[in-house]
Amino acid sequence: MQRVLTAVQMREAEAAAQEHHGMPSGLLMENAGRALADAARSIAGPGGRFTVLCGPGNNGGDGLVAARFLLEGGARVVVSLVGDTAKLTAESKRNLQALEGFGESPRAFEALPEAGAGDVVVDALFGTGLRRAPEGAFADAIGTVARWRRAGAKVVAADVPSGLQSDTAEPFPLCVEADVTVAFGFLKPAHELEPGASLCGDVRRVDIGLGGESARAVSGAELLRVEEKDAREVIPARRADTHKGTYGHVLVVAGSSGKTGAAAMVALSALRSGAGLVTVATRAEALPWVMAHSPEIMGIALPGEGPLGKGDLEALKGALEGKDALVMGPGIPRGPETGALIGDLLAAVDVPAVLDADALNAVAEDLTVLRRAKGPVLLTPHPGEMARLWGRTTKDVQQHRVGVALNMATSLNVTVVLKGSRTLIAEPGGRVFINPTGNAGMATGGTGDVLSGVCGALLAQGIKLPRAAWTAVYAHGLAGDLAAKRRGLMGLIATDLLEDLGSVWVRWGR
Ligand SMILES: NC(=O)C1=CN([C@@H]2O[C@H](COP(=O)(O)OP(=O)(O)OC[C@H]3O[C@@H](n4cnc5c(N)ncnc54)[C@H](O)[C@@H]3O)[C@@H](O)[C@H]2O)[C@@H](O)CC1
Ligand SMILES: [K+]
Repeated sequence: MQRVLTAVQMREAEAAAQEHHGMPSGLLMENAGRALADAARSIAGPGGRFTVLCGPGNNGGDGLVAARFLLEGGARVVVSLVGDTAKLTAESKRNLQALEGFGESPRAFEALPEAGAGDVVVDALFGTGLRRAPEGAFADAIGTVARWRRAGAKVVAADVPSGLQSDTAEPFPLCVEADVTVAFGFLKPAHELEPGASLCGDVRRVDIGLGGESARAVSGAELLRVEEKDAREVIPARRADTHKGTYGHVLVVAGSSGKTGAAAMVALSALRSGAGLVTVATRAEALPWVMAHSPEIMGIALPGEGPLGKGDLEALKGALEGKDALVMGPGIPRGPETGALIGDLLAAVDVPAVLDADALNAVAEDLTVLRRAKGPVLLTPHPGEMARLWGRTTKDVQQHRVGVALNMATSLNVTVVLKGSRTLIAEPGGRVFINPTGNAGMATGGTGDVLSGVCGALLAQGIKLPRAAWTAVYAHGLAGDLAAKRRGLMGLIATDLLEDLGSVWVRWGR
């Protein structure tokens, strides 16, 4: 699993590299600048010119080193130092002298030649040290970079595009849009989370000498990027001497008249994700329609009618007997008592439970019902549902995705999957995982139902939270990526994922 570090953690990693390996910071900068020059060369057109824009901090120092390597390679290079040169860091000053030794002095920004097709702009204005919105000369420089890019120049950003906040992935109104971003040592949230990730272009992480040892010295809340190898290791291979009872029985409480497809998609997705048996519990009028989707689905009719409420408690407790996981929510008839019913049910049984869709909207009215849960609980909100759970707007949720998911997970002692581009998985112990798979084609009705089915199936097979959650999210996104290859982003629909989940398991040797 790859670690994703905040600016403070990056400084800790640097200090640890000095302590453990005696790595001088000048050498880290030398390595960073050299990698930056390599990346710039890789996207330049034949005979193109390199325009290197350097800010006052160490990010600017990386730019000065890159300029020196480009010059040494015989390229045409122009350099500008933006802002107050008296504020240069000691390391940057040394590199400025070295650059001048190679015969190149920084020019006034206004004196730089225009850049266009074939040229490369190296953005080394700000990195992890950006503190506020760029103004004045910096704002002009960022605006000019955008103009040059429109004219055909390529932009390579040192560490983080300038104007993008490294820890939150939020851009200030003026922010560089890069074609390539060279991430030094570790990925940062800005590379992994939206909207930052889109502004980074192609992210290339490079080793600069921070070392694995120093990474272990890093403290604080950590973000981890899930990789395919992490996910595939979680699911055990199926042995020959097993039967359907080995792989767990999922109870799906979902569906209602007009929303029977939601229940069927959860059930089929659980079946396609290795669950031994799947039973859907739903109102009598909806049940035949759910079951008609597929002969593998079993059903239990919930007596009574209308919204789910306290009167359904005994029937649901009965339905949960002998089950290994519960998925509740997609398409359920919700009423004033549904939240209390969910609280009572979770307090009465200890099977792992996935709450999705209208189950989330129901508990949003009183989140404390979740504190009574006996078994492990997984919440899978999309940003709109999270906004209801948190009592804020969807925009607020999207601006603070890491904080919101983490806060909900730690305060309620549940695992939270916050869906959206780069789905986040937050665990009660305080770790946050970032999922890299999935695509915009999955923004279509029913893909969430498929995800909750995968989660339920992995839980029923005995995989614990949060591993079951991030494995399910990774596999679901990968299925979406495979489906998009067949159907296109526009043509993809949720049931395509059911087919492509199979391809994921085949890829993983399962
Ligand atoms: N941590 C590490 O291990 C390494 C860091 N390196 C580089 O160092 C960078 C971080 O360096 P710094 O901490 O010096 O930070 P930056 O170079 O990102 O910028 C900080 C400087 O800009 C000023 N500043 C911040 N926001 C401003 C604004 N809106 N307007 C005007 N001035 C503003 C600050 O006062 C400070 O002088 C990394 O992104 C990376 O590029 C590399 O040299 C290699 C090693
Ligand atoms: K930068």
